Amino acid sequence: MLRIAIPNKGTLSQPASEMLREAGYRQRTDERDLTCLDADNDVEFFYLRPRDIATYVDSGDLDLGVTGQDLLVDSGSPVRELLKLGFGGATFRFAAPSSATTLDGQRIATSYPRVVERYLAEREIKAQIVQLDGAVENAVRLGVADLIADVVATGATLRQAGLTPIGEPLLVSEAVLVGREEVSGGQIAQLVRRLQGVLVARRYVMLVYDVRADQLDHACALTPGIEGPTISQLHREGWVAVQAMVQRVEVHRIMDELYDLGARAILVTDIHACRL
Ligand SMILES: Nc1ncnc2c1ncn2[C@@H]1O[C@H](COP(=O)(O)OP(=O)(O)OP(=O)(O)O)[C@@H](O)[C@H]1O
Ligand SMILES: O=P(O)(O)OC[C@H]1O[C@H](OP(=O)(O)OP(=O)(O)O)[C@H](O)[C@@H]1O
Ligand SMILES: [Mg+2]
Repeated sequence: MLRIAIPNKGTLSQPASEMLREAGYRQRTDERDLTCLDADNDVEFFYLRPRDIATYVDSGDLDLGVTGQDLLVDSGSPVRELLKLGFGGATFRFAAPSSATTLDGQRIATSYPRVVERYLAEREIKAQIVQLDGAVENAVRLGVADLIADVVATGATLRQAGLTPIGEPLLVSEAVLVGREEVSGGQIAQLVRRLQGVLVARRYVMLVYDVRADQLDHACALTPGIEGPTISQLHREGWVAVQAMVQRVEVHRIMDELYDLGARAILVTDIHACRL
């Protein structure tokens, strides 16, 4: 049986469970449950703090886990990133009351000490790390640090604390599936394929439309699909129906261009699952 770690709470928890549900796995129905057995898929899920997940996977007690790239770096664990999951996106940045602040000789408050240490060591910057558990934005105001290094999503927390980001992000992070070894068949590969199917189903829609056969080449150039568009005969002389997957973010532009080309009955439908 495959044993998989999922964040029990926090930003990554709900989207991780949602994605696994979409991929056909059973997930807990009560947020207080610590495990969930999916007997049909021969998988057991364990709900853990995302910061601890790499440790469980590295020790071999669990086979796979969902965590954040920044948390993975901070854990110092050698487990591998198997798949980027497309949610939980954030940057990790320094911030201070003034953007002119330099790092040298400063006290930096953070709950990600290894990420910061690595950054400073790579640049031979000497600074003092003040390790805190959370709400690090308060550390400057309260005088225990000169600047902070923390997760920034919308930037609202920084603004509220009167802090300005300094320099480029140390990291750009999103949720990832982690495991110990290269995926090469079997149950883990099947799970990865299912999650990839969810990512594609979220990113793409199915577009179908009718177009005059003499415009077909132009239309196919707009909707090349993955392997190639499906063309079927309409019960009307000189017309064909076309079906192709297109990226969700592009679909309205493509529909407008198809309409201008003379295509009609242009329909978009969601894809619920797929294997490419
Ligand atoms: N707005 C956000 N705030 C915090 N973490 C975020 C945010 N957006 C994405 N993340 C990612 O979520 C992970 C942190 O999750 P974690 O559960 O430890 O913290 P949290 O969501 O802040 O929950 P908690 O309430 O326990 O602090 C990191 O990988 C981080 O990059
Ligand atoms: O850029 P934003 O959209 O404002 O989000 C980022 C903030 O959210 C998180 O804090 P959280 O509320 O989880 O508190 P914590 O510091 O105790 O983890 C994170 O640590 C930042 O403080
Ligand atoms: Mg937090």
